[in-house]
Amino acid sequence: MSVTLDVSRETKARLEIYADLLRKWNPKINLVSKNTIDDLWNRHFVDSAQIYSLAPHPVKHWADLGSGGGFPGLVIAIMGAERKSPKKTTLVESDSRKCAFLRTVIRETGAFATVVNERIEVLPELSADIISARALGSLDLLLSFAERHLANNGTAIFPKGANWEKELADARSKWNFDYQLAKSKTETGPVIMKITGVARV
Ligand SMILES: C[S@@+](CC[C@H](N)C(=O)[O-])C[C@H]1O[C@@H](n2cnc3c(N)ncnc32)[C@H](O)[C@@H]1O
Repeated sequence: MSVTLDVSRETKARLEIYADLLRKWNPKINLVSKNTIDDLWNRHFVDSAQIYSLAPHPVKHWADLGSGGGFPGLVIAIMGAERKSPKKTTLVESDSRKCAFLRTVIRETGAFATVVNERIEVLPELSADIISARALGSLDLLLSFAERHLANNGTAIFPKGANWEKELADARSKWNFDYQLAKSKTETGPVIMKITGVARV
């Protein structure tokens, strides 16, 4: 499935600089699975862009947890420059080599994002309006991060794989929250969960 992105020429050019850097760095620090390199655009860029589209814009502060090679957070920061939403993006990543990569892309593209080389659990509360996290952990774990780092009335956006129904049932026994589901545009089976009102049961 190939999906085109509705972004300006400038944004597309920045995303292409990002993709070139990713191809260059990936063999050394494994930012994304090498099986996905031939389909980089769909598997990572379009996949991240759909998360951007689901947010209630305008967004002041967007925090992406466990950013790795920058998905979805760095794509969101680059797309956001056009609409000034989010105004501020924070990328949290514990691996310092991946942080060096993220900072290089930020410098080369002029993206407006801050990299925090720290573990999510020990970070002071971020009070973000949106929290995203892709491929970071179970919904239960992600909700504990959301509880800590979301501002009041904030929204968490989590893409989830084919096992999402079981994760949802497990999380329901520990957490109260409201959610909406969107189907992934890039794969059949996965969904994107949009979650508000996170509180422990
Ligand atoms: C499987 S990768 C996913 C990366 C990216 N979100 C993606 O979808 O391509 C998970 C990333 O989260 C980082 N990570 C895992 N646990 C973390 C924690 N507790 N605090 C900060 N970063 C963490 C890892 O270093 C890794 O880069």
